[in-house]
Amino acid sequence: MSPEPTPILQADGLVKRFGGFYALGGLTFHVAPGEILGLVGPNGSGKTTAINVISGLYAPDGGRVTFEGRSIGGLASHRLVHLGINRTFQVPKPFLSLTVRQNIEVALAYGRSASAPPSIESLLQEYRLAEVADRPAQDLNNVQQKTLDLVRALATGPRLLLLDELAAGLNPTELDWIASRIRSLAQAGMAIIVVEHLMGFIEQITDRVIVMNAGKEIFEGTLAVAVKVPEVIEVFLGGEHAA
Ligand SMILES: Nc1ncnc2c1ncn2[C@@H]1O[C@H](COP(=O)(O)OP(=O)(O)OP(=O)(O)O)[C@@H](O)[C@H]1O
Repeated sequence: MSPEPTPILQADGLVKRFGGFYALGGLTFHVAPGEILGLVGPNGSGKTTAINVISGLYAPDGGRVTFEGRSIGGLASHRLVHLGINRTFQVPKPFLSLTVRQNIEVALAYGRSASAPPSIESLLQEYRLAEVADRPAQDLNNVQQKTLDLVRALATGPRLLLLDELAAGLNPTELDWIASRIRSLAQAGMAIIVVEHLMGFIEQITDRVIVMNAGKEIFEGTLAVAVKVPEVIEVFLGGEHAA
């Protein structure tokens, strides 16, 4: 058996409070280069908060995050982008009046990551945005807006990519296509964390999942095993959702 790869990101005991409420109550997980890790769990379990803390949108109130061996907890988003971490948002946030090409140019200029960023033309072609390259972002449909959000993140040359509900609202053909793109990024060595509610999509692309409940991990392993664990079944189907 080959040894476990060294994690690129390690989160230990992450805490995030909003007033007296613990959105993250001591979350621990890691992800390695080339790995696709799924963060799953019921609504409000802290998945997006975890992404927000790792991407620098929120400073953690406790715990430790290291990226490539360096402590990064509390660093601002732009510094993390320059170190090699970038993300997409549940609701894409392009510059609506700028064209698709200009949006990517801004991201390229903002990036300055140590990794060599891809060219605009290759991104436009590979992510099916060439036809709308000179249209303002506000003209794009849902899948194009989501794709542009992904491309803007990729233009900064991340080695760790955080995807927050990228698949929401995509049809089955679009899902297959975006899944193949995400897999090829991982095959090229990128570490990817995916927050998603669509279990079929999670099953299709992830190597491993962390199941979260109330700000903590309750399971780590493959989704195929997770769905047989009573505590996991209980948090997805129990409580207020029980028949
Ligand atoms: N800025 C904030 N201020 C106050 N509470 C917040 C804030 N952000 C998140 N929360 C709360 O923290 C908890 C976790 O929210 P989070 O968005 O991380 O959950 P989630 O697992 O991503 O949920 P969903 O699947 O619905 O997106 C929720 O109870 C939410 O209301």
